[in-house]
Parts: sequence; structure tokens; C-alpha cells
Amino acid sequence: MIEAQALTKRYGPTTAVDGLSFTALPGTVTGFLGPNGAGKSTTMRLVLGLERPTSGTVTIGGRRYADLDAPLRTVGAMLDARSVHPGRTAFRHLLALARTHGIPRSRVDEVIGMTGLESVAGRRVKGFSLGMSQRLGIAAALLGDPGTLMLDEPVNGLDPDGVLWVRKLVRDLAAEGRTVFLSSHLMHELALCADRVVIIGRGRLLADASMPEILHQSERAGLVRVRTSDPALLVPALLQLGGDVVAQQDDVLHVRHVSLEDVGVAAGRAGATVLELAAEAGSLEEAYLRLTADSVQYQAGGAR
Ligand SMILES: Nc1ncnc2c1ncn2[C@@H]1O[C@H](COP(=O)(O)OP(=O)(O)OP(=O)(O)O)[C@@H](O)[C@H]1O
Repeated sequence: MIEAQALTKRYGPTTAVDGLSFTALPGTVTGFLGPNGAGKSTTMRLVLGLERPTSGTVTIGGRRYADLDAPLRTVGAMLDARSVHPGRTAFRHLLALARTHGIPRSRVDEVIGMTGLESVAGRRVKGFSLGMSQRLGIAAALLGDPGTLMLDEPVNGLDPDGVLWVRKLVRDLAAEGRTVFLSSHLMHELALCADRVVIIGRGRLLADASMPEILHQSERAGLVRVRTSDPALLVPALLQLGGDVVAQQDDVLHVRHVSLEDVGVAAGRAGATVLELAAEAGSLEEAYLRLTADSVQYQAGGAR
């Protein structure tokens, strides 16, 4: 479990993390999101004791990172997949890490197998693609068989197979009861693998909620889409039921405040032919854009 309480980090005049409180729970994949410069990396560095908080606390399993006897066995992290000695082979890199923690060589072989690096384990890291480096970073994070995993952009640079693999891996790790905390700018991917989402903007908490709760914040959540050849018959019927109706095209209506079933029933009663009827699914991307609209540090010209 990762627990941040009123966590604050200032660099001179810049407040990178501002009174942030959240919890990443065991058995759960928690996605960590925020616009560029929101303070995600700083938060992750604070969790790992690479930075000292200006105020507030952050603990892993109730203890500060600095107080852990064998950190690799408690929390595995991948912050920067490229931060590996380029002249070392993948195997040597993992073995060196393992030795600092009394982790047996057999575990090195195991994580190499788990991350699909067998065929390149003897190669120097400097020749690695970003995808291979990501796998190596994840292998290092898994080395101590930790209860908590923290991964910064783990699917960055991975091909579709790799993306699928990470999705399954994090789901499996959470199913084993581990805490998985990961950042990603790939909303679609995160929506597929995270149970909960923590969203920050300008260092502050914007949302800490389950995926369904977050999706509910999406503009399209609760919207019914209906395509009909008889909008002139259907629209008055829907308005009578208290619906908000917006014509998207001549024959497509977006309806709010009327359930999917009631739209169908109303169409039947009004004698309107329905060609399509569907509940629009909210998307994480939409919810995210909505929640972070005021917190984007660097924005292309034009209003959102
Ligand atoms: N060592 C530092 N010294 C001064 N300012 C810093 C330092 N590290 C981060 N910052 C500032 O703190 C803020 C948060 O940065 P951080 O890298 O944590 O954001 P982020 O959410 O990880 O962004 P990105 O998505 O772009 O990686 C930014 O304004 C950044 O410029």
C-alpha cells in the first residue's frame, strides 16, 4: 500500500506537489494521471525517498522508504527505463541489483523469463530498443518479489504485443494481492488495466476514485444515442419525458435524462422507427480532459 498524506514538495518558487493525499491499495491497479508538469514524477521520487518532502509524508506499507530494511523486497520501481549502465548486459545489471539485496541468481533467471528477455539477456544494454529497456526496467522492479510496484509509463515504447503483456502482468500482479501504481499518458490503455485512478494537476489532487466513478465524469456518460428515420415524431415524445435532446445529425439524436429502455418505449408509442439505439460509454480520456481542463501547464493555442 502507498499512502501519501498532505505531501508537498517545493523547488524554490515552484510547488511541484501541493498537499497531495491519496492511497494506492493492495490488490488494485491504480493509474496515476496528470498533464505534463503536474508533479507525477516528483511524487514517485518522493515515494522512493529520492526526494525529501518539504512537508507531509508518504509511506509504503506504513513505513517511509528510508526506513525499509530491504527496499527492493518491499517496493519495485521503474522510473526511467534508460537509466541503466549501457556497457552492462541485462543479466549482469539484474545480477548486480540482486546481489545488493541477497536475492539469489535463480530469481534473476526467473524475472528474465517473466519479462521475455531470455534471448537478449547476454547483450549489452546500450543496444537495447526502448521496448527492451522497458522490459528490463520491469524485470528489475520484479526482482525482489515486492508487494508494491510503481511503474512510470510502463507501456512507453512497447509494441502491441508488449502493451498487451504489460496489461496482463499488472492485472496478474494485482490479482496476487500486490499494490500496483502506474502512470501513463495512454488513457485507453489505462482504462483497460486500472481499477482506480488518481489524477493530479499542478501538484494537487483532482480525483481519487474507481474507474467507473471516473468514467461517470465523462461528458458522454449517461447519454443515449438513437438513430431514427422519424425524428419529428420521436423528439416531442422524448421532450415530454423530460429529456434533453440534441440532434447530432438529421437522423441521430443524443438524449439525456431518459433511460435507454424509455427511449425505446417512447419511440414505439410515437410510431418512430428506430434504426440504432445505444448507451454512449464514457471514456477515461474525456473524463480526464474535463477534470484537468484548468490545470494544463502547456497548452496548444485555441480553447478546449
Ligand atoms: N529538480 C527540480 N527542480 C526544480 N523544479 C522541478 C524539479 N523537478 C520537477 N520540477 C518542477 O516541478 C513540476 C512538476 O514536475 P514533474 O516532473 O514532477 O511533473 P510530471 O507530472 O512528472 O510531468 P511529465 O508528465 O511531463 O513527466 C514542474 O513544474 C517541474 O518543472
